[in-house]
Amino acid sequence: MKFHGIIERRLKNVNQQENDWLSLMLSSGNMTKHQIIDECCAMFIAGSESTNILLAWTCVHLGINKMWQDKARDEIFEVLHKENRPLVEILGRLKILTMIINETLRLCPAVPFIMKHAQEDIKLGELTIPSGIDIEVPIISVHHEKTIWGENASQFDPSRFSEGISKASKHPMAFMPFMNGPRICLGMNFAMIEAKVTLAMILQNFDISISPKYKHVPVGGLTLKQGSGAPVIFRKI
Ligand code: HEM
Repeated sequence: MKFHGIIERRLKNVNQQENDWLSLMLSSGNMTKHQIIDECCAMFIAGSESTNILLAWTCVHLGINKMWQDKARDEIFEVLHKENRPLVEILGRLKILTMIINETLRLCPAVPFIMKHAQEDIKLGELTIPSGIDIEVPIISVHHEKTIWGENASQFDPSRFSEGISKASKHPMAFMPFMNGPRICLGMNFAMIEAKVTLAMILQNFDISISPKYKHVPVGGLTLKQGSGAPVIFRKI
């Protein structure tokens, strides 16, 4: 990581600060250099691998589900036309692409579970969680639960998101790829913009098919990776 050098350069040129998050931390006056590097590493790790994995899973699903790929491309051509770059202002009009990304995040959440630590005794309905207990929130299990998502819970069906996230399942909070509450993913909106821009540009230019070599072997850890890779074939259209 080159954060140390970047911070040193910024500190030497205090009059030429950028209008960004690093400058905000440097000018706060209450963070040590070590803490700032720590925050940069956390942001770098949280922000890069998760979005890469989301994009790879979406390409895999689009390569397998050609009908949804065609629907997404038709919408992209209608909203953006073939040659236009996807500008942030019009990404909100890509409804089908958003449904596809959400369905990918439901079936293959890039972050499959999250740990929480109870700092004090907490009462959750009938349940009392004593202080000091670690709790796993099994995001992927909630996303695959048939009593919440219906009998086709294990199938790729973006249409379940056609009325929005809160109506996609029997529980309005069941969709939690970025978790919920005060510690919800800081980069959620950025990740969705990144994914939509990238996929819109790919679909404007390429047909995606899944390689015959593909084996569906999701491997869960801190992130949910493609165990045997994500071999997809891009053909120029
Ligand atoms: C598909 C992409 C992503 C997924 C699925 C994802 C998922 C998550 C999840 C589940 C959490 C834990 C929230 C909690 O503990 O309640 C989290 C936290 C976080 N994410 Fe993301 N994330 C993604 C992309 C990003 C990006 C692009 C960034 C930064 C640019 C980012 C920055 C963070 C940060 C800083 C936290 C910690 C927030 C806190 O503790 O207050 N994430 N993310």
